[in-house]
Amino acid sequence: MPHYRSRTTTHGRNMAGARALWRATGMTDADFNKPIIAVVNSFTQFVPGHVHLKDLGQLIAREIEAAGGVAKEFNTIAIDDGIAMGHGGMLYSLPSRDLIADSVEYMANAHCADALVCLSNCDKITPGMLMASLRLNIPTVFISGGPMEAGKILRSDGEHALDLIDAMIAAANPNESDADVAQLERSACPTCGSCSGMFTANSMNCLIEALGFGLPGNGSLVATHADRETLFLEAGRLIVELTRRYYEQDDASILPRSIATFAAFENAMSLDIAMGGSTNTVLHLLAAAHEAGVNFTMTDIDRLSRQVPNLCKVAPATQLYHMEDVHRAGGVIGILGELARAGLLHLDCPTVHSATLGAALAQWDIAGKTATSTAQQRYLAAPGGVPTQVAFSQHAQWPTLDADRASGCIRDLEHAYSRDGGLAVLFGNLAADGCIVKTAGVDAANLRFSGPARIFESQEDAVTAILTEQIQAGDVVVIRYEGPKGGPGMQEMLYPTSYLKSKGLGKACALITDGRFSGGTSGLSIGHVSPEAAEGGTIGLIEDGDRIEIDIPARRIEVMLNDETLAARRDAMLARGANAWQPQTRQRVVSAALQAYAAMTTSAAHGAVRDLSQLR
Ligand SMILES: CC[C@H](C)C(=O)C(=O)O
Ligand SMILES: [Mg+2]
Repeated sequence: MPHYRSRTTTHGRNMAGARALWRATGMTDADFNKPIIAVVNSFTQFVPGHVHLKDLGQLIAREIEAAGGVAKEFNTIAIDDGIAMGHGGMLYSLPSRDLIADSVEYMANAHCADALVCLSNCDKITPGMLMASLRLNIPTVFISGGPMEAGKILRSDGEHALDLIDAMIAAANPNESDADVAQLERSACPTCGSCSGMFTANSMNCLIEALGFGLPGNGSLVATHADRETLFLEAGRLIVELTRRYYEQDDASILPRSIATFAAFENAMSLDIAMGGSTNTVLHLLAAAHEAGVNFTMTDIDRLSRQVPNLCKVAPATQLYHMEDVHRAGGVIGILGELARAGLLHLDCPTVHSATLGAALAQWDIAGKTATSTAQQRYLAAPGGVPTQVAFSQHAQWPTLDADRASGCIRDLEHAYSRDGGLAVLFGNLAADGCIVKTAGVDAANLRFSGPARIFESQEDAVTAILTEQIQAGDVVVIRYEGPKGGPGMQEMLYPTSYLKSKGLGKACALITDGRFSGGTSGLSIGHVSPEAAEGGTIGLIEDGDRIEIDIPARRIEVMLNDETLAARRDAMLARGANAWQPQTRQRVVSAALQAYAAMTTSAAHGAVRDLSQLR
């Protein structure tokens, strides 16, 4: 029978000092025999996905206490990628994931917490907390802050939904007036919550449901809806139940590593491919699997990408649907239900809320035959259409659910948007360890593409070239030395991909990088090239004018140079000595904090996880 970790500091004469300090936090004699559950909040006023969380940690805490636990809340940092990008701030985004994971480990182990409730939302916070929960392997439940409502704008042909990406693209389009851009800016992000498309934050919060750590609706029920409060209260009660099952009934089946098995990672990746999720999920699932000790790799992702169809299109892959529409169609469970009916899901995986995923589908899949009335009710939660930063502040309901699997938001296998999933892994001499493209956002005419390389050794140089019209239709823009180590920090390239669209080149050019893309990117944008240039990858040897060939159906990406030429270029690079595998002209100040990150990180094909062997 496992001992409560918290007993280390709450029991024994030698811990009188610790108990004195616990008492000063408000604990009483009775509390010292209860589980101590960490409420890991990520409130901040810097991020709309977190601005409404300030008091929600205490909402969960009161529910934990009512269920017989002791709740102790602490906060992690939270970076807003959309504010951090387009300047040096984006260097900090991916490194913040590992900082969040470490900070949860530090707090949970320093104070011997027995369990976690992770209150996350935006891009790096959910993966950082997921990594920590798998590293610590103590009972954990996730609850996210919830998606933002889609923006709405009235045009001559009626009302249109919009989001952050629309404002970014319009701003760089010289044909858009300042007034039009200002109107989009004021309409694109109407409420608290994570940006309303299938961007990274929503992708990860959906994957949390598929992995089995979040309650039904976690990824799709908008932040403003009153029904979301139910999820928070349920999370508070559930974590006490799980904690007792483990420490008092020796039930290890509810531990994170018992839930996040190889099969669960396959389920999560299948969901991501089916819904055209952000490519960042690949990076974060690889990192989470690493923490869990699960051998889940790019090869597994490649295999799944060839099996799983695209069953749900959401912005930016379409402007017809945002997260609120996915919810109306049954949310993550709705997509998982179609994967299950297609025989593409492991139904025996345990979850924190149901004995198996199959049992959860039986109860919550609105397209199934046994969905409960609670499920039907939960997925009717709709956007309120009123700008607000207040959680649970509206009660709007859709008139009906969208259970139309033939032409609605979520499709069944027979009516899939495409038989090929929304993601592909490419290999070739340009990416020996692989690279990623979100095919859900690639125009059918561009599935095969070739053209001359245009080399840039920083995101900002590429942006300048695009905006000053130095890039022509047919070019392959290559941005290198922007990987985890080379950037450092593996910047998201949303600005260059958006500006290609602004210049009318979104379907006429390709963009390849050892950096990554935000979930807002679509088009022929290929990222995560591994090994990255800073680790000696071939992307570091390409020169302007080299012909690049991309063949998504064949899963190939090649620079059309023979082995002798590549070998000669590699020799010339090595002859640079200490200057080898470094950008030659870039002027970038990299802080000591980021240099420390660069010294330990690895390429995207490994999830950009820390590898201390590099320091020995
Ligand atoms: C819209 C872009 C979003 C802010 C992001 O950074 C992501 O999805 O990764
Ligand atoms: Mg992002």
